[in-house]
Amino acid sequence: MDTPAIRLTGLRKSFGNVDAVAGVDLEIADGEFFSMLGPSGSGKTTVLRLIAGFELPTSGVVELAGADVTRKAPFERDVNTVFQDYALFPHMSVIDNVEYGLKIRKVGRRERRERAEAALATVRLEGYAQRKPGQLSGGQRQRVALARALVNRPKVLLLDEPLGALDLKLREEMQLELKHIQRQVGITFVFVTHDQQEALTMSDRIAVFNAGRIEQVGTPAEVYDQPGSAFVAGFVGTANVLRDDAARTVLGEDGCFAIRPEKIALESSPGDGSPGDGSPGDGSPGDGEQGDGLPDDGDVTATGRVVEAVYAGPTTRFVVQLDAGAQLVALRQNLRSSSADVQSYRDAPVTLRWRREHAIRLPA
Ligand SMILES: Nc1ncnc2c1ncn2[C@@H]1O[C@H](COP(=O)(O)OP(=O)(O)OP(=O)(O)O)[C@@H](O)[C@H]1O
Repeated sequence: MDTPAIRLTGLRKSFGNVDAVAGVDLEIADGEFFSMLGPSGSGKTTVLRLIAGFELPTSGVVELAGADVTRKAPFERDVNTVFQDYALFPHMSVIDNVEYGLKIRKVGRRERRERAEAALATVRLEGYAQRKPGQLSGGQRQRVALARALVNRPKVLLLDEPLGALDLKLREEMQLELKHIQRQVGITFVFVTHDQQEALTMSDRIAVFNAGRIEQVGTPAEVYDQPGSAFVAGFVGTANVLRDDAARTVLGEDGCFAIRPEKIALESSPGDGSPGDGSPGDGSPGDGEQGDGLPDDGDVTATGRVVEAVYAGPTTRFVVQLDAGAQLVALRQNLRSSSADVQSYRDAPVTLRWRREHAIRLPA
């Protein structure tokens, strides 16, 4: 990596006896969309505040573009922060809100206006310059907050759960838009979220936080397909974790393994009263919705009974009690079946099948 936009070395922050950040080493490249993902209280916001300079670390070093800024005040750092609550001035118009930072920095009136208008165009709010924040929707307010940060042309933009206050639909729209804007402006984005789907959708790389430490850093595909720990496997997406006796009986191997529900095909056990007649399109397992094209060689199979079948529109989630003891969750795409088919699976005997390499070995 060239000189990283951000380098954190041995970063620690304690509040009394709480170790909010318990030793973080991290490099974020210039122009990256980098997400910090983790459960509530895992230290993500504190790391962001340490980068911004709102907190001083108990120990460790914060570097921006190769310069040690650990002891520098927030305004001496080339970063801007966008908060979840937007922090807009309610009595000021949209354009005045966006210009505010430039005014403080004594940028001339004309340049101020030009840059603020350009920033509003970037977030697609050209027609809203004279409105007050109270006359905007949540998503529009979020965009004003973004424009207000972008207008300063910072090297790094820190975003603390910026979409947290939006409803799901708007949130998904803004995810795509934020990613688009980041590509367009080429600024390094550091994005804090506890929403794994959001992190997977938007990021070049993700750091998964747990109890003040980073458990894993990687691209979305790396973190999802090769989780480095049971925690990561369980937090990023859903995972079946098999360990000890369960791993031995089901997989015939010692150790700890994760299998993603969507990697498990569900097939009916023939001639035992299982649902569907196996004819194509009846929605029954084995009708090719999942699992066809899988060679039998190298597959692992396990028999059991469906204890729960939950129809969720595009997918159905099955919980299967294996004869060998463990429970596994399998996720099926509803290519042809409907909710009516799903009912017939309750308590039905089934065979689960997955490729051996989809049981990912985790560190013990
Ligand atoms: N100013 C503070 N004083 C005392 N404890 C704090 C302070 N700020 C954070 N903490 C504690 O540090 C830990 C990490 O908090 P932090 O806000 O960084 O977590 P987070 O991962 O961002 O969580 P969330 O997703 O809920 O915002 C928590 O246990 C929190 O209670």
